[in-house]
Amino acid sequence: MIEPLTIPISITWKDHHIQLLDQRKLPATIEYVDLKTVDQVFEAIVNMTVRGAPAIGITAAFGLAMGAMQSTKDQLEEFQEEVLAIKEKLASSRPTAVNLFWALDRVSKAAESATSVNEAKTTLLQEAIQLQAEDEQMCRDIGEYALELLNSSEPVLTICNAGSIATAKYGTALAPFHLASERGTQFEVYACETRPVLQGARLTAWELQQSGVNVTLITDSMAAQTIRAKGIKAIIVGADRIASNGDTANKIGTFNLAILAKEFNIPFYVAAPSSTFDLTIDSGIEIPIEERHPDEVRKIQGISIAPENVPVYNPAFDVTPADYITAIITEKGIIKAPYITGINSLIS
Ligand SMILES: CSC[C@@H](O)[C@@H](O)C(=O)COP(=O)(O)O
Repeated sequence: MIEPLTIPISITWKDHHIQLLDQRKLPATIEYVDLKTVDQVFEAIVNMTVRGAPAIGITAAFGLAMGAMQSTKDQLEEFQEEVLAIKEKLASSRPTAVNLFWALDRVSKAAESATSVNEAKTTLLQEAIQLQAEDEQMCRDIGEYALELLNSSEPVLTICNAGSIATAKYGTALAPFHLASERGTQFEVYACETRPVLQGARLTAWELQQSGVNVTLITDSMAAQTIRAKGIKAIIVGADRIASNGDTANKIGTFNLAILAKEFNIPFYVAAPSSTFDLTIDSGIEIPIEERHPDEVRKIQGISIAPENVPVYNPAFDVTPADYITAIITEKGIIKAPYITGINSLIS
């Protein structure tokens, strides 16, 4: 029997404001925060109350619509200037995940041809609601394609949280596990803890347990030993931005896993919706890599684990060159090398 996925929804539009599942508090507490101003939306993306490329995009889309609805301008031109300023503010929250810019562009473009302020406000909100609904469907479709490549009797490794709470629902890299679970089949999944912010330990381990998936947590440095000792047969990860040539930015540590996959001769899959492709850039060199606060490395959950002022390098993402990627799984189908050709025909 098919049991629908029971993971909490991370982003909910509540008529006039946004409600977010507070991902910073998981797994200890399931708590929601209400965002009623554009500044609060900006902060929630920066401080990772909401995180994960598609979820950031959806939140920003609702943030733009909410800010526009709160506008008191009655002249269309002045209103549009205000919308542009809100868009620029939200776009400056995090630099790497292209879904943020894609979502803001899509929602603002939809309202460009509006002939009145009221029509523009309605269109902005409708587009944000539509974008969220489409993301859920895209994630389901990604999950179905991923199930064509993965075998539920073989252990799989993942990093970070490319799961339901990082999207509208189901996730990207975790979608096949949730779909299989709904159908009564449990995958065996190894989750890297994903230092420094621990999305793997706090979010993926929790999310997969909620869904009944057979998940085991490891620290990031245990990946090679786990692949050998536990017979990992595939690695699957999400993405924050994929360049035209297939180079893929994802959570820091992803490239390490791709190198291991090559060494152990196992497939390395990237799962992402078309909103994660950036066809304006040729290769991964052009992807901006976010560097976050040093205290994320000096501390774990607020507790110091290093000298207070030790210098830190804290890139939040790395770029895996396309040659290391066995296939990119999208909602439109599975893309294999040569990526330029596949991406152009399927995504653009
Ligand atoms: C479906 S989420 C895909 C990616 O956004 C995910 O793998 C990731 O790297 C998230 O990074 P985060 O810094 O937690 O936003």
